[in-house]
Amino acid sequence: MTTTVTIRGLGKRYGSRPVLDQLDLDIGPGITGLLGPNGAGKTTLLRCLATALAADSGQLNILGYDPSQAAQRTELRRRIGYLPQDPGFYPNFTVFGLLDYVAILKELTDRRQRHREVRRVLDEVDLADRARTKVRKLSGGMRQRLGVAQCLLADPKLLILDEPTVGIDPEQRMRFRALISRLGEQRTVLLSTHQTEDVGALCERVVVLLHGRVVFDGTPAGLAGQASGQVWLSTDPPEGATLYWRNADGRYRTLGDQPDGGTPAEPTIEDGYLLLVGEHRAADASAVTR
Ligand SMILES: Nc1ncnc2c1ncn2[C@@H]1O[C@H](COP(=O)(O)OP(=O)(O)OP(=O)(O)O)[C@@H](O)[C@H]1O
Repeated sequence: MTTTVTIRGLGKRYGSRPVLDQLDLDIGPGITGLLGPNGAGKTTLLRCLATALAADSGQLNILGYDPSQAAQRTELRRRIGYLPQDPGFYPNFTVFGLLDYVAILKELTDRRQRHREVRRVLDEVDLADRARTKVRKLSGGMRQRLGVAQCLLADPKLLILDEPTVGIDPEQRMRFRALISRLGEQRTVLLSTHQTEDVGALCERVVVLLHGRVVFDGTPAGLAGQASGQVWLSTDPPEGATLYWRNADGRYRTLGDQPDGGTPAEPTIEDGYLLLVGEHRAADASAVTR
């Protein structure tokens, strides 16, 4: 695999609490999904990669640059696109004005070239007809596409997207998926999300983070496979099970041991993820009580 990002022994603490714990990971071209429960360290990892946060320990190599070196960090910032979880765009800017402003920050100094670049990214995310609209008047989905547009200025080869599909409706999500999958054909895209459907639809690889460590690294089908032989449907509620819920059809879906009257069901990515995280949490709890 060609490697865009190499992470070795990455550590980050807030106070005495480790948030990234000796993390090792290589990321190559295409779309990699990053899953993990709240507080797993996803945003912290993405911020370290986007050079918005310095790690406490370990080494990073991103597009051939070492972000711990000031001069290389500056070069790197010209070459990555980052969509933070909450970009906080200025609401009174127009779409064009905001992108022009970000392009200035990205040191596109020639006005004519810069405007051409702004128009190019607007076309790319299908927002050209909103160029004069104020940011505050955009829908959630349009705002997310604006977020991607600012990432694309100066054509970076690495895109870091932190929960880009939060709060958008199904139609916009489809549109957004089409955009991301197109972008992933030519670049390395690292995408943090809580949406296992997005992972299934977009990612050729998925990494699951828990307590700042990688607990799964493989294909979405491989993550679903973690639940193979452990997903059951039954008409009665399962006795003694901890991971189960009632489906819209009234049947119970149970993860784990076969309940009375349970028939096997095809595992989904969400099943695999829930079981994996549940097993790691149970192992951590028994290690603490031992
Ligand atoms: N600046 C900070 N100061 C102190 N603690 C922080 C800071 N930023 C994050 N944390 C803590 O570090 C842990 C990891 O946070 P992080 O935002 O990286 O997780 P996450 O996996 O992105 O979670 P979510 O899915 O909720 O966005 C959390 O417990 C969070 O409260």
